[in-house]
Amino acid sequence: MPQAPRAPFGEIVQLLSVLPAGDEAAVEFVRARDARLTKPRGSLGALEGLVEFLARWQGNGEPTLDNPMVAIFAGNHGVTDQGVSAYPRDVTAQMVKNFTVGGAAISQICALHELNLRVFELALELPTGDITLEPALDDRMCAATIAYGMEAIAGRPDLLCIGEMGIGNTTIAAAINAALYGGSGADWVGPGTGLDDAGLAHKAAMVDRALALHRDHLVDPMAILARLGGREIAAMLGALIAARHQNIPVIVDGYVATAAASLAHAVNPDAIAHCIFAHVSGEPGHRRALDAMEVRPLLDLGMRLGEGSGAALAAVLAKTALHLHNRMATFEEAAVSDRES
Ligand SMILES: O=C(O)c1ccc[n+]([C@@H]2O[C@H](COP(=O)([O-])O)[C@@H](O)[C@H]2O)c1
Ligand SMILES: Cc1cc2nc[nH]c2cc1C
Repeated sequence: MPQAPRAPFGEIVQLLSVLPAGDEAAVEFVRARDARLTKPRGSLGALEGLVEFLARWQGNGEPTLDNPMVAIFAGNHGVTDQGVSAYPRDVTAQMVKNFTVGGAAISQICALHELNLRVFELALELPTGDITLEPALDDRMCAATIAYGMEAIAGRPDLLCIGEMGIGNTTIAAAINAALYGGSGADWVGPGTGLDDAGLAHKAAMVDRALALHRDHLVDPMAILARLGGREIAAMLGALIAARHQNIPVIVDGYVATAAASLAHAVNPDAIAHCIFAHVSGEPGHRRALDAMEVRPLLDLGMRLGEGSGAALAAVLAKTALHLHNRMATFEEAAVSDRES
């Protein structure tokens, strides 16, 4: 996609373009220990890859998971005026409260598995513009929201799980995907929180209306984000960029969080190398978006909740993988005979 880093996005595009590489020496260090653990080589499959992933992107042959964080970015969307969700817009703020008092699925996953949960509210009282009628955000607000998302890692997590909450945002993710990858609304919409067939057809028509309205302006990934937007999607993009520059591996949640990664990927495919895609959501467009980036999801559990729930479960697997890597005995320690060649 042609790059046109217009004024407020210049630094952001620069940060997406000049990226630190992964630490292959750290990966070799992990592999050397893995080869000595009391198991046939490779027998922990993707769990071994998770430890290598942590080492590569933390830049540490002895990776840690002492401070893993699930960050939920919450935003509201003007397009909900068009009746594109099964739930009212107020649910965004109500669920934010539920996250913090412990009643949400993500709250309990985090409590059970000792993951830090932080919620970043993005002007919930100020929904973005209705994309069927106007731009979601102006360029300056969009760039400022990306910058705000970069601050999410201020607590220096050693793993960042990215999730979101925002009634209407599966419509926004569908519009972004159509703008990035082509196709019409019907190719990218799904039931979201639970639309019936008639609701789905209407949602596709609303995406098509937005694409037609903004057609001449969807010239690069940052323009696509500003026009079709979502404050939480902008902030997730910022968090993902900052994490790369601060040696923090990222786990991306579902359909909506993946749209933020797709925007980064559209600027520079290498910009998502430090990301694992936790799962393939039940939202049908998610698999297509992952395929478009040629990335494979870790899990396929039929989940379509959002709020970081899939990413948190992937983090649980990463914690397990690292625990095994650190605590299993070597062949020597356990007096188990190693392979003959
Ligand atoms: O990320 C996903 O895979 C996903 C799939 C379906 C729904 N959601 C969540 O549901 C909300 C958006 O759904 P909707 O129907 O209001 O567009 C938002 O809060 C998302 O976190 C999330
Ligand atoms: C209740 C509810 C919880 C959610 N969590 C993430 N998105 C959500 C959407 C709804 C409607």
